[in-house]
Amino acid sequence: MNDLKQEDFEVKKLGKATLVSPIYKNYAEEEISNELFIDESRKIVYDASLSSYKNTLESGAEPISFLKAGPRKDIYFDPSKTKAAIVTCGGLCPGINNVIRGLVNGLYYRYKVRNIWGIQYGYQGLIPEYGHEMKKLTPEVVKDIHLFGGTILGSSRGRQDISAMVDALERENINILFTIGGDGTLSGNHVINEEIERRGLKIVTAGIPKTIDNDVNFMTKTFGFDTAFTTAAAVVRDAHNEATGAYNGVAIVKLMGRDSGFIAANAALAMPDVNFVLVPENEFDLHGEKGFLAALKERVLDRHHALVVVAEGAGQNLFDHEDVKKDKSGNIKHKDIGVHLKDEINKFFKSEDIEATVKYIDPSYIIRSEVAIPADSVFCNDLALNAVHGAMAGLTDFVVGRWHNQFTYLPIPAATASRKKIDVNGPLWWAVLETTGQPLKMKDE
Ligand SMILES: Nc1ncnc2c1ncn2[C@@H]1O[C@H](COP(=O)(O)OP(=O)(O)OP(=O)(O)O)[C@@H](O)[C@H]1O
Ligand SMILES: O=P(O)(O)OC[C@H]1O[C@](O)(CO)[C@@H](O)[C@@H]1O
Repeated sequence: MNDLKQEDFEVKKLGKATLVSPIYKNYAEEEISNELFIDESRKIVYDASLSSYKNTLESGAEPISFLKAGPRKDIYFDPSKTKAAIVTCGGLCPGINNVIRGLVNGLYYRYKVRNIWGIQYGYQGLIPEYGHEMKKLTPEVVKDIHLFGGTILGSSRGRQDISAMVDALERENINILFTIGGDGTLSGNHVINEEIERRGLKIVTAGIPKTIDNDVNFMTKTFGFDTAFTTAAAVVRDAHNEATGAYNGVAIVKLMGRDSGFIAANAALAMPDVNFVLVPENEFDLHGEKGFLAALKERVLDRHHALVVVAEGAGQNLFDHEDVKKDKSGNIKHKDIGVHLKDEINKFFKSEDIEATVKYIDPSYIIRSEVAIPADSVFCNDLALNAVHGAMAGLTDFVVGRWHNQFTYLPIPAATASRKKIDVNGPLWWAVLETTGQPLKMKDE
C-alpha cells in the first residue's frame, strides 16, 4: 500500500494545478487514504469491507477513486480572479447554513477569494426567468446564520434546463459552483459538469452531500443526521410518555427516511423505550400470525403500552402502487404509512375487543428545520473547508465526505449510483432488534 503512487489511481477530471497556494505551500500532501485498498487489476481504490462498493460496480457506475481531502500545495485558481457561487437544493436539513458559512469563510479567509455569491432557491436561481437575484456573500453576511435552521439561500425541487444553467455560470463568470444537496442535487451537479466539459469551460463543481436520511453511498455520515436523530429522540421520549399515560396506550412516531431507516433506527437506540422500529429495509405484514399487529397485541397485553417508530418509506409493500405520485424532482411520494398504521391499529384493537388509546405523532418537518447540534456544526465546517480546498485545487465533479474517519473526495457518480441502506444482517439492525425486542421478522413466510 505504501508503495502506491498517485499515477496508479484513476483520478477523474483532476484539474491542472498551476499556482502555489500561498498558505499551504509547506503542507505535506498525502493523496491516498491508508484505509482504502487498491484492486491492481482495475486500478481502483476501494474499501475491502464494503458492500456498497459491490452494488456500485453492479449498477454500472464508474470505478471509485477516493482522494484524501484537505489542502493541496498547488492551487488551480488565482484567488484574486476567482468567482465562487453556492446553491442549496432539495429538502431542508440541519446544518445547511453552517456549510454556507464555512464555505464563505474558507474562501474568504483561507484563500482570500472576495467574489462569493449565493444562488437563490436552488437550481431555479440559475434560470433568469425565475427572477431570483444572486446574493453577495461575505463573512459579515454569514456571521450569524449558523444560529438558524433552514437555508438563507432558499431551496427548490424540479428539473431545470442544464444548458441554460451553464449559460448562467458562463454569463456570470463563475469559476467554482458549490452545490449543497442530496442525491438529486449531486446528479444535477454531475450533468452540469458534463456540459461544462463539453464547452471546455474553466469552471469546477463541488458537492457537499446534504440529507438527514444519511443514505449517501460511501459516506459514514452526512451532515445534519446527528441533529436529526437527536431531535427525533426527544420526540420519541415524549411519545413514550403518551403511551404510558393511558392503559393500553400505543404511540406511533413517524420519522423521515424515504429509502433508508437510519433516523428511525438511531432515534430508537438513543431512546430505548421503543418497542418496534419499522424501516424500508425490512418489509413487514400487518396481518397474519407473524404480522406486526399480532406482535403489537402481544406487547400491549403484556405491558399495557407500546411505542412504535416508523420511517416514512417503511411498509410500502402494504399499499397498491397503481397511482404512484411523484414530486417535482421525480422522487416517488410514498403513501402515508404513519396514518395507515394508526387507522389499522385502531381497527385491529376494536375487532379484538381490546380498548386501546392510539396517539400518532409526525414531527418530520420540525426535525429537519432544526439548528445543527455542536457535533454537526463542527462537521459542517470541516466538510465546507475541505470542499473549498478541493475546488481551489481544481478538482471537479467531486463530492466531499467522510469515510472511515477520513475526509474524502469522491467522484459524484460513485456517490449517486445507489443509496446507502441499513444492512438488516449488520450490527445496526441487530442492535435495534436487541434493544426493542421486536421479532426478527414480522412476515408470514
Ligand atoms: N439527474 C438530474 N439531472 C439534473 N437535475 C437533477 C437531476 N436529479 C435531480 N436534479 C435536480 O436537483 C435538484 C434537487 O433534487 P431533489 O429535489 O431530488 O433533492 P435532493 O438533492 O435529492 O435532496 P433531498 O435529499 O432533500 O431529496 C432539483 O432541482 C432536481 O430537479
Ligand atoms: O416534503 P419534501 O420537501 O418533499 O421532503 C421530504 C423528503 O426529504 C427527505 O428528508 C430527504 O431529504 C426524505 O426523507 C423525505 O421524503
